[in-house]
Formats: sequence, C-alpha cells, structure tokens
Amino acid sequence: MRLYIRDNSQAVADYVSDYVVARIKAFNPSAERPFVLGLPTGSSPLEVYRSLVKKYRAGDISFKHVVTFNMDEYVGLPRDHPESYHSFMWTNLFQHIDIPPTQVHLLDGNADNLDEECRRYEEKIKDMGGIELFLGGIGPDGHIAFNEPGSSLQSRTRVKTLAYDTILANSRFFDNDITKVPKLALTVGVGTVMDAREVVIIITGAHKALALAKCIEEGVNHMWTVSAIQIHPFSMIVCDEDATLELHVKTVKYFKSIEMVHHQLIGQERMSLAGGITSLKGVDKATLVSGTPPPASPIKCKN
Ligand SMILES: N[C@@H]1[C@@H](O)[C@H](O)[C@@H](COP(=O)(O)O)O[C@@H]1O
Repeated sequence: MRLYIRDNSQAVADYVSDYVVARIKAFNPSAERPFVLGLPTGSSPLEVYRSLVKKYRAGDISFKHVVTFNMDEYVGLPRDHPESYHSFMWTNLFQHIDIPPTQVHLLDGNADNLDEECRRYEEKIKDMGGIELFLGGIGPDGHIAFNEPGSSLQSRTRVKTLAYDTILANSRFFDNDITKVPKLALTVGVGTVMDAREVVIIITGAHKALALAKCIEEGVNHMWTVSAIQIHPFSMIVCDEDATLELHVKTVKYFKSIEMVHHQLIGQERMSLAGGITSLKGVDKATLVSGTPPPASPIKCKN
C-alpha cells in the first residue's frame, strides 16, 4: 500500500484528480472496453469532482467510455431528495461531463426488493468485467462506503443499518436533525471494493486521523473496515497533513521518504531515457515504490 501525504485537502484533490485522469487516459477506453470506475459521495471527493469537471471542460478528458458504479445510497430517501447520493452525484459530477446516463450506476434505495437490488448490482459489476479503480472516502470511524464497524471484510453489496456515529456525522446534511437521517443504506461490501483492480482512498482532516492510524499502523480489523486495504495488491491512500496527526512520526517519515526516493528514481529513469543511466529501464514505477508489481497497464501511478 502507498501513502501519499499532501499539504492540504485541495492538494489531495489535485493529486487524486490528476491520477484518475492519467489512469483513464492510459487505459485508452473504448465502447467495447470501457473504464469501470467506482465512486464515493461525501465532502472528501467533492474537490476531486470539481477538478474532474474543470479538466473535462478544458478538453483534457472525456468520460464517454467510462462506466461508473457508486458505493452506496440511503434507503427510503426519494431519488430526487437533495441529499440522496443520486442527487449528489448528478449535481456535482455527472451533469457536467459527457458520461452517457446509461453508463452511470447507483443503487436504488427505493427498490421494492432491496436484497434483489443488491444482488443485481453485484451482477452488473461482474458483467462489466469488474471495477478497474475504486475511489473511496472514509467515515471518522474508518468505515468505507457504509461498511460500518463490525462489517465482514468479505461482505458484498447489501442492506446495512447505519451506526449511531454515522447518523450523527451525516446529520449535518439534514439540518443537524438526526431524526431526518435515514437509518438504513444500501452499500457495496468491503469485498466488493477490494475486488477492484485498484483502490484509491481519500482521507482528509484531523477528525479522520485516528481512523488513518488504525488503518495503516495496526492490523486488518473489522472494526476499522478500511484497514482491509492492507491486503489489497494495488492500493493507495492520499491524505492531508491534518489526517496524519495520530500517526507515528516514523510512519510519516517512512512514507515521505519512499515517495522522495521514488521521485529520484523517476528522475533517473528520465535521464536513462535520455541516454544516461540505463539500469532502471524497464522497471515499473509502482514496483519501485511498493515492491508489488501492478496489474498490466501502461501507467498506474503518477509518481
Ligand atoms: N457513505 C459515505 C461514505 O462513503 C463516505 O466516505 C463518508 C465520509 O464522508 P465525508 O467525506 O463527507 O467525510 O460518508 C458516508 O458515510
């Protein structure tokens, strides 16, 4: 797993949006072979979405051959309610880009048969050949999507009862009134996220610092479901300085030094391409950083 630490949340968003665009371009998607992207809601990805819209408007990227699957949706909230995740995604991203509506997938929290809806969602992801890159955020209790503490780390898409802490945290979107916050949600499982070929998690703010520390300095634990990322073969967390407050200084230094060495190697690689050092030719950039060979694709990380 890689950890990239940026000065603030805007720098995190810039890094992640550049990365997503680079990954889509490198994949070179087509109608027959679209890029399948998993997406979150929440304040964490908001700046990323703004930046993706800007890049689209500037002609840097097209989403014509991108297929999306969102992580979760509240149960029982009308689809056009301003706080439904459906509204969030259309307001903040989809309506501003060229993605065909038929390529957007969101769970239907008003389906007659919620279990069937979840089963169908998993099926659709499979039919699309699985998710290439799952972008995610986390709650302060370390939950990914709506996989609250205690969720099975092998869980699939299902109905989930929200934890009191999450209801409280999300009440800011419902006039700070916890009675207005839905108590149930449909969510992809931890296993669904971990099946993606790559997982990228955004963690910003001091209120997520404990979760980040639990996620990377302690073991894989169902009480901090994002910690499952430790066993993912190709994953990355991008956080801001505030989110590192509970990490050991040693941990922060370690990941920063790894990134620095990596940049040096990339610099050397550029030199080698210009005829200087030759020993790094053919070494994959991600392998240099993590020791884990990434899945076959031209560029997987913009390091
Ligand atoms: N289900 C969503 C999560 O997917 C999201 O990661 C979390 C954090 O949201 P924020 O980024 O606003 O802190 O909120 C909700 O619980």
